[in-house]
Amino acid sequence: MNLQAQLFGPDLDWLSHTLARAEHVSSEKIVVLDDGAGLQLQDSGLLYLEPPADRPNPNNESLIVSAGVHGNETAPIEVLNNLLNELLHGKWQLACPALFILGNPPAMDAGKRFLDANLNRLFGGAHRKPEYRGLPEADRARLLENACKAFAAKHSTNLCHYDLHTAIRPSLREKFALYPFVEGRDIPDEQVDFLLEADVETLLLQHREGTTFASFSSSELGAESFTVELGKVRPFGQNDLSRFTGIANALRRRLQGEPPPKPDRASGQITVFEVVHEILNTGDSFRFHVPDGVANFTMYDPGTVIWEDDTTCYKVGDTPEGIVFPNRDVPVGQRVGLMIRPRS
Ligand SMILES: O=C(O)CCC(=O)N[C@@H](CCC(=O)O)C(=O)O
Ligand SMILES: [Zn+2]
Repeated sequence: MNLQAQLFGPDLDWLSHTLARAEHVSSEKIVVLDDGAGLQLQDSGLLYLEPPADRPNPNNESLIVSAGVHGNETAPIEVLNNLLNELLHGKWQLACPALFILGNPPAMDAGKRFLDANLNRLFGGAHRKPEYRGLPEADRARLLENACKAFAAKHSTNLCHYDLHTAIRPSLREKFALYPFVEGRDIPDEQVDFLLEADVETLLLQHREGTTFASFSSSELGAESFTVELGKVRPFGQNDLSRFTGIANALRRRLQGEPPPKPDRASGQITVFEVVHEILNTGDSFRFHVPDGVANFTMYDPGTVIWEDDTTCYKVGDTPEGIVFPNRDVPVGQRVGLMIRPRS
């Protein structure tokens, strides 16, 4: 039986297996590739990869790569699945330990952002809140946290986490990364070089800790973590994967332990924004004045009213501010958008 069949069953690859068996599966079985690398399907959409013990890890690092935390953001899922297929077919060899994650298999199967609760708001222990008790997404957040903790306990040196997404709205800056807020932490130049290598030319610095997957791995595991937005949400089969070769090539290079290429753009060439305000749905009287369909990074002049309710009116401050992730269709208490400005 070939390796793919040993891991996923006849005629299935990781993605088709995850879609077909979106419910819990787990296995202690480690499938060993011809070159000695080991793969363990720890749960549906959760794959642990370990190089042979005697192979050098030249970049001395461990990688968590996740996609499908939002089930309808399909292009990064296809990118990750294709990287795995290449590995299984011997196209390259693994040099560093890695955890590959397809975040929300039932939502992927349904073609939806989420089923009961937004998985990317349930990390950092938020899944324990009473309102989420018993929801599959809360269980999934706990399971993914535990898997990442176990991975980090075993492979703590230079742990990095790239959580790959695509955006609902068009974007004036197609690819951008969000850097979770951790007190006193600044982004290392080599991470900026990696983002540029992946064709990600815009960086957005969060202003406070959140409950996203990247925020969890950054705060609790000490990882260098990013949410990476790579384009626009499209259903399976409708992605132009030629627009995602930057991230695919950059990740493959890291997984193989190859040295970083000589950067053709210096770290200083990334455009950096900072979050100045997080817009939350405050309830019945909340009114959001950004029209549906406005592109990410659309800028507003000082004084423009962005949202208001019966007690608050948020206006753009003294310098222009932009909107990222405008989405009025979220539950009370959740994020309707981020107001951003160029880093001062
Ligand atoms: O396009 C949108 O409105 C959402 C795209 C998306 O899923 N973005 C992430 C960003 C996470 C972060 O703030 O780091 C999300 O909303 O979960
Ligand atoms: Zn997303």
